[in-house]
Amino acid sequence: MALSSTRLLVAASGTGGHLFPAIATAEQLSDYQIEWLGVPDRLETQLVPQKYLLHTIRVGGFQGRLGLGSVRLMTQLMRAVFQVRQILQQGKFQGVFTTGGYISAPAIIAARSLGLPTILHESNALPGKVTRWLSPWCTTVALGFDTASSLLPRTDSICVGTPVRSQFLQAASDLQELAIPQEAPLVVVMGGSQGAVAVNQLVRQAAPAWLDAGAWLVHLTGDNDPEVDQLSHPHYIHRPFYDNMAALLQRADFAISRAGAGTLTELAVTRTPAILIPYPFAAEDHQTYNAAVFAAAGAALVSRQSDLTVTDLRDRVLTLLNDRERLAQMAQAAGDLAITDSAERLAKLVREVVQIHSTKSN
Ligand SMILES: CC(=O)N[C@H]1[C@@H](OP(=O)(O)OP(=O)(O)OC[C@H]2O[C@@H](n3ccc(=O)[nH]c3=O)[C@H](O)[C@@H]2O)O[C@H](CO)[C@@H](O)[C@@H]1O
Repeated sequence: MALSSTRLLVAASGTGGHLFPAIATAEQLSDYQIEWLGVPDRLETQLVPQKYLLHTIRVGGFQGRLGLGSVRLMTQLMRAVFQVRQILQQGKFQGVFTTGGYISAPAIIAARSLGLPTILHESNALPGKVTRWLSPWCTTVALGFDTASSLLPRTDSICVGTPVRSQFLQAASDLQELAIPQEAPLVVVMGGSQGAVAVNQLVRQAAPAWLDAGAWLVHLTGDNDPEVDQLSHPHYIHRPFYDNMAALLQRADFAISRAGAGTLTELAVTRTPAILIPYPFAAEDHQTYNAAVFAAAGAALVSRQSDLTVTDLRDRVLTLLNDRERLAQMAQAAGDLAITDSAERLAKLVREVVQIHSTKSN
């Protein structure tokens, strides 16, 4: 495809949940000249530089209380806005696309101050603080979950779903490297892009009963778990992180997972039923709101971490492993939540907004 002269700054940083949807959207804009805005020490420094020029700035988040810390953050934010303005002006960018989180605050403010259009994508059912505060300053707000629109009353928003990596939209590649027998039931345990130590501990205690019943377990532990080697069984595979998630989730009979928006979108696209354990310390408990959408649709069972005992988890999984009909219904319900062309829809929105703005300003 011929390269257009349109220059877009993508502001996405931190976790897989913010980066993967932004990368999937950027891939749909392959004719655009895209550069990236992130912070120096997060996942974007591993994922982005192979494809896009990465600009980094320092920016943090408000935890709600006013005090010396927030004065420091305000100063940092003002410095960050100044830096982003410079990047936008020097790079002659025509618009900003952001997936929320801390990095989006200076990006939205700087773009607005220069009269540039901003497209914000919010993947969570409970929009984050930056989205709630700054969405009226964006040209368009795109949502992963329709339910979020009622929480953004001053904003024109449109639900487009959340983009998934292109691997999820291709025919499943095989999982031969994991050597799981074809007929064996497979449970995948995942804790978001960083892993979930508390879930890992519960799972390691409950898992022997599932493994002895013939199930296989792929456990994505994250790289902060000091006890990863405590469980060993011929059917038990653990990895700190796994790349081929599309094939793994397509093969899985069900997943035990946190309830980040990225993971939930992938579970829907791969029609994977789940037991969801929302991360209890997520900002404003937003994972509970995400999980509630899946529970209401019949696609997942939800347990609060504080209420979930090893025995509950063990029995819940054993029951599901023996109830193929229930799993099939849940898989269908998960699939009904999927918006598979989300990246295309979002990229189209970006094009429309940038185009309208360029026409107006010419
Ligand atoms: C702890 C926290 O606050 N997490 C938030 C963070 O996402 P966070 O990155 O923690 O979680 P998400 O579920 O959104 O995304 C995880 C991503 O990592 C991928 N993955 C995971 C493990 C692995 O081994 N390999 C792999 O590729 C998953 O397939 C998924 O694409 O931002 C999301 C979007 O705002 C929020 O909904 C989450 O609540």
